[in-house]
Amino acid sequence: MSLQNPPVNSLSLEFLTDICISVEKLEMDKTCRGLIITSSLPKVFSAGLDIMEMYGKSPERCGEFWRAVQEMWLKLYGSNMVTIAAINGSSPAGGCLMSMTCDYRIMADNPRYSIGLNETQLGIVAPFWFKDTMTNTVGHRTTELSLQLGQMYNPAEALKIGLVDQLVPEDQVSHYSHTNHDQVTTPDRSKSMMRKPTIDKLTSKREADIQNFVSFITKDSIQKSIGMYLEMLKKRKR
Ligand SMILES: CCCCCCCCCCCC/C=C/CC(=O)SCCNC(=O)CCNC(=O)[C@H](O)C(C)(C)COP(=O)(O)OP(=O)(O)OC[C@H]1O[C@@H](n2cnc3c(N)ncnc32)[C@H](O)[C@@H]1OP(=O)(O)O
Repeated sequence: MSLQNPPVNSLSLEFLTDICISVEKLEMDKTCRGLIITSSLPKVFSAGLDIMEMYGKSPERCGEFWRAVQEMWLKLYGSNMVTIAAINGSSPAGGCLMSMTCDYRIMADNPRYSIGLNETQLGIVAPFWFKDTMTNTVGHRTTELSLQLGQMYNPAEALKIGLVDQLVPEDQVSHYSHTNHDQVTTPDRSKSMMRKPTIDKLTSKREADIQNFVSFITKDSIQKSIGMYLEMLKKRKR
């Protein structure tokens, strides 16, 4: 599955819906045992959630958006396929979350790229299931430090903390993700045994999580932080 939503593969409601439909189709295809997620765009795996979906939108629309984010996570984290993230560019926040849902992460060894949960930098708090996914990937203490600082990691740092499993030359990410994943076997009961408690936690709190998100994101102070962050993103470009 090659992500293609220019300019930066931000996860809008529409794009999330497309991703969910694609994953569902592959999941039902009995001939398909594995899924490699990568990006068709240069330099960016995914810029994470589309910030415009969280800025100036109605509570109803925000709720619909959040349900789609949850659905993407539930489908990928609970997938019965072998899943590999071929991270061929930067992958902040929701992009990092998406790659952490996979069984194995291969990243391009380019120091200009970064990956991590940077929500704190936007003045927002990473939801509990983002935190749980990271804890399951890199452990409690690293997650605590990482979330408090909104830390982004270059590929070498990400490998060191176990956020990615393998670094490869940039032009070989696709090759390695198709051929070099001996470490990942066909998902069996162990995958669901390890992930089920985390999945059940969100499933049982899904509606409350949507309500929390909507009331948090529509607060004036949070809208102001997001607006300032958007300005910063645009200025940084000039
Ligand atoms: C205590 C109470 C608890 C209650 C709990 C409730 C829970 C609520 C919590 C809410 C949590 C919400 C979770 C959010 C997770 C996210 O994913 S937020 C998104 C975070 N993403 C980012 O910060 C990425 C920002 N982007 C970048 O760093 C860079 O763009 C890039 C490294 C990805 C790519 O760089 P480059 O190639 O140089 O492109 P740019 O010129 O920067 O960007 C091009 C273009 O795209 C726009 N853009 C970039 N990212 C996004 C995005 N995520 N969404 C929308 N748009 C984006 C950027 O502004 C440029 O636009 P223009 O061309 O200037 O118009």
